[in-house]
Amino acid sequence: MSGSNLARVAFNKVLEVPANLGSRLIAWPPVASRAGAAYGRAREAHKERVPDLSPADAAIVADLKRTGVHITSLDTLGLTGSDALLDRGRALYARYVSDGTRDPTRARSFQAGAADVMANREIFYWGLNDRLLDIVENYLGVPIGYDGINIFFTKADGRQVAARRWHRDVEDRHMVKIAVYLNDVDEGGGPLQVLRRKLPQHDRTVRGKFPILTQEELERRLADFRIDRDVTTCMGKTGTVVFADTASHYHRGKPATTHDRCAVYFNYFHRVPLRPFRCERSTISRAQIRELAEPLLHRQRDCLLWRESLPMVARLLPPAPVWE
Ligand SMILES: O=C(O)CCC(=O)C(=O)O
Ligand SMILES: [Fe+2]
Repeated sequence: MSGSNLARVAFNKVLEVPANLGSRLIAWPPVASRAGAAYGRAREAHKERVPDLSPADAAIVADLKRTGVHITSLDTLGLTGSDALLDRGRALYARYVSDGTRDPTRARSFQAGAADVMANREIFYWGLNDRLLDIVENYLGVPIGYDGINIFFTKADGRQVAARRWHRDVEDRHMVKIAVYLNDVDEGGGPLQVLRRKLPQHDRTVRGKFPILTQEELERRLADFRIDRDVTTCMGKTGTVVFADTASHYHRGKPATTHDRCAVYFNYFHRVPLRPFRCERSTISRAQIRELAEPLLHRQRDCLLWRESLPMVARLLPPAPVWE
């Protein structure tokens, strides 16, 4: 590891201290039970308000409940703005590929920075499509928040690091992430993989965190592990769309070995998420979020400005840094 990398890691570790504290606090039984009761009340109060779905969209929710994942495509969904999403996304991807030959930081996996997200806001806005919000709200059963996007560029270097290890997302109890592939993704192209089974004691956090596991460690914990039965490997052509509950299911981006991958992840959770200090992962600032919210209708604004629904005390801790 180079000196500047070491310094960055050390700096991020310091910035992560408040979020680590928050995670431990939320795991403390008196706090956990109060948060759990408030969540139960929110679900109860929202029961009669969840939007109706078409049979096709209801099938997505049913799959999410059954296996934690549903695979479809932009064509099948037929949402407005999908052409713009693909055009903008593919153009970014092409630029990253050509940058990679000159700029060493672009020669490995990374995610798009705030400038690229803001310059391609059509991608960001796609995630606020009413039908997507309906699907997510139905599945989560509570008012929802939209935490924006991550545009991941994954290098085919076979490395089992970051989100390419098995993990659970920790923003909330349940989440929906919608992944859209911007290139064809096969077995060696870094597909999203979602574990159908629960790990023994999967609900148990260690110092407020769920263990992060390599493939080997996962297999050691699941003695009779069988990849075909236990894991959904989400492969597909450009424009494949994956809905997954990445908070209640272990998952990873399988390390890419044969092809680089570019994918956009759209992120949703309860408007009052369990760990707000683990949210805001989309690289853009709060000021930029307000700018994006400006022209929106009520529902979309409320989803995007979810932090305004947080109780005061939950707004105090600064969010953990975005590592990659
Ligand atoms: O890159 C991937 O496919 C995994 C991403 C992931 O785990 C996440 O965004 O939570
Ligand atoms: Fe994840």
